[in-house]
This record gives sequence, C-alpha cells and structure tokens, in this order.
Amino acid sequence: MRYPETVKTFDQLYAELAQKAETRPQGSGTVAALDAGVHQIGKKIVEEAAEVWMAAEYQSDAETAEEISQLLYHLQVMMIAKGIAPEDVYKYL
Ligand SMILES: N=c1c2ncn([C@@H]3O[C@H](COP(=O)(O)OP(=O)(O)OP(=O)(O)O)[C@@H](O)[C@H]3O)c2ncn1[C@@H]1O[C@H](COP(=O)(O)O)[C@@H](O)[C@H]1O
Repeated sequence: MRYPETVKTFDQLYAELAQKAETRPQGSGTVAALDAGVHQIGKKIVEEAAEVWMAAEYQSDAETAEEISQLLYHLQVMMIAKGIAPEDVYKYL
C-alpha cells in the first residue's frame, strides 16, 4: 500500500523513535517515557488498550482509530525500551 507523504507508517514511526532514543532531544516525550522505564510504559499500554476498547464500544470510528494510533505508539516505546525491532515482531505474524 502507498501512503501520502504526511502519513507515518509503523516502520517510519519506529525509526523516528529509535532516533529519539539515540539522540535524546530536549522535550521528547519518548525520551521521558524511556527514562520512566518498562513498568511505567507497561501501565501506559494497558491504559491506552482500555481507551481503544471504550472508544470502539462508545465513540466514533475516527476516535477509535486515534486511540489505536496511541496504543501503537506506546507499544513501540516498549519495543525500543526492550531492544525489540519490528522484524522481531513481524516474524510471529
Ligand atoms: N505518535 C505519538 C504519540 N501517540 C501518543 N503519544 C503520547 O501518548 C499520550 C496519549 O495521550 P492521552 O490523551 O491518552 O493521554 P494523556 O492523559 O493526555 O497524556 P499523559 O498525561 O498520560 O501523558 C500523549 O499525550 C503523548 O504523550 C504520542 N507521543 C508521540 N508520538 C509521536 O512520536 C514522535 C516522537 O515524539 P516525541 O518523543 O515526543 O518527540 C512524534 O512523531 C510524535 O508525533
């Protein structure tokens, strides 16, 4: 599938987050999340997963899609924290 320039794919977001983890720019929420550690990242994943569930049951498809994007983001932060690359996940799909 081809996407417009402004749309970020899973792999593109992962590359961006990996770069942030490496260069640690000021003000990066990703760097702050990584510094908070796996326990806090895990809590955020559970929170976002619940928000996906609630949005799917009670909100619009667009709002559900937005919650799913946030869940994917936090899953990627966990992947970076654990040194897990997208390929490590894809091989199980
Ligand atoms: N895609 C995301 C993304 N999705 C979700 N989030 C974070 O997840 C939170 C989820 O929002 P909620 O409204 O559910 O939570 P909230 O209660 O308002 O936020 P908190 O008080 O819990 O942090 C947001 O506040 C962001 O901190 C994201 N943070 C960053 N990105 C992208 O990641 C890249 C790197 O971001 P930085 O590391 O911040 O530069 C950029 O391309 C960003 O667009």
